[in-house]
Amino acid sequence: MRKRVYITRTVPEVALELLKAHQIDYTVWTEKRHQTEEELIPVMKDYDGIIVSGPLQVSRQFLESCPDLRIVSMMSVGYDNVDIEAAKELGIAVGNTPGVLSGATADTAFLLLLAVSRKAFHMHKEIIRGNWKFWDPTANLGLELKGKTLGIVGLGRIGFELAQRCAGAYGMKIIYHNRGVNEEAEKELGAVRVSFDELLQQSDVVSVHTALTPETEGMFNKEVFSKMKPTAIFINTARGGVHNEPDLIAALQNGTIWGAGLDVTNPEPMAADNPLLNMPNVAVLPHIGSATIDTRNAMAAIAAKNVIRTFEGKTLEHAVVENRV
Ligand SMILES: NC(=O)C1=CN([C@@H]2O[C@H](COP(=O)(O)OP(=O)(O)OC[C@H]3O[C@@H](n4cnc5c(N)ncnc54)[C@H](OP(=O)(O)O)[C@@H]3O)[C@@H](O)[C@H]2O)C=CC1
Ligand SMILES: O=CC(=O)O
Repeated sequence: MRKRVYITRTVPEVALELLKAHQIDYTVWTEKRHQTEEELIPVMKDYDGIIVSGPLQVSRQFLESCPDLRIVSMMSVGYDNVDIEAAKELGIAVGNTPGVLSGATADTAFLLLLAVSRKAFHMHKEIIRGNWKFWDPTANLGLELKGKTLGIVGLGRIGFELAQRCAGAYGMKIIYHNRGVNEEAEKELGAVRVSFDELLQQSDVVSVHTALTPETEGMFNKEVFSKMKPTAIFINTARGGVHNEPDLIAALQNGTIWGAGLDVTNPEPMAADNPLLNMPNVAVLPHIGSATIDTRNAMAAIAAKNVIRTFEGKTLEHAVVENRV
C-alpha cells in the first residue's frame, strides 16, 4: 500500500516532487493559520509520516494517537516542540534540517546587529511618520562594531557563521560560552571559551544560538541583563523562550542594556502593540532566520528525503531520533 504523509504547511515544490517520485501520497494544509494538535490528532490516523513546518506541539499524546506514524520530519533544525523521549519509546523517527540554514540564519543575526547598532528600523519608521525634518549632527547616533567583542552563547553551526561574519567584517574579538569546547572556532577564529558571567561582562554584543531546552529556557532574565554592559546589544535568533520578555523590556527601558535585535519572540506572532516595537534601539523580525529561496528549498528537500528514507528502511539524512532499520 502507498504511504501517506501529512504536511503541516505549504512547502517548496522540491519536497512534493521528491515524494511523488517515490510514489508517496501527501496532503498539504494550505490555510493561512496553523492547525492545533487537537485538530490534527483525528486526521493523523490515516498517515504514516508528517512533515512539520511551524509551531505544532508534537506531544506524547499526539504521537500515541497516531497508530501508523513512522516519522516526524521537522523542516527546521530546532525540535523543541517535539517530545523526543516519547518518539524514542514509540519507535518513531524524528528528522531535522541542520547545516543548510546556518548561513541564512547567521545573516539574519548580522542584519539585526547592524540594524540595532544604527537604529535602522526606528529611522525607517520615523521617515514614514514624516519626522525627517533636518540634519542634526547630534541626533540619531549609533554604535560602531569595529574591534568590539562578540559574545556567543551556544557557538555551534549558526554561531560559527555569525562569528565568521563579525570577525571578517569588523575584526571583532570572539568569546563564547558552551558546555563543551568548540575546537574549530578556537582554531579558525581565535574564539576564546569563557564562563557565562565573563561573557556577559566582556561582550559588546551578546548573541544567543542555543536550542530551547529546560536549561536555556528564560536564561536571559533580569539578573543576566544586569551583568551586561549598559552599551551592550542583545541578539536572539534562537528561540523566544530563551529570553524573559518582561525582563528584556525593563532592561531596555531603564538603560541596563543599549539595544536588542530579535528574530524570535514569545509568543509568536508578537502582538502589534508590543512595547518593543516602538523602542528606537530595537529591531524585530518575524522569525525569518532561514527564509531565503535557496535555504528553504534545501530544507524542504532534506525533510522529504528523511521521510523517503524512513519508508525505505534506511537511516535518515539528518536524525534526531534514528529510524529503526
Ligand atoms: N531564527 C530562525 O529562523 C532559526 C533559529 N534556529 C535556532 O538556532 C538554534 C541553534 O541551531 P544550530 O546552530 O544549528 O545548533 P547547534 O547544535 O549547532 O549549536 C547550538 C550550540 O549551543 C550550545 N549549547 C547547548 N546548550 C547550551 C547551554 N545550556 N549553554 C551554553 N551553550 C549551549 C551547544 O554546545 P554545547 O553542547 O557544547 O553546549 C552548541 O554548540 C536551533 O536549535 C534553533 O532553535 C535555527 C535555525 C533558524
Ligand atoms: O527556527 C527555525 C529552525 O530551523 O529551527
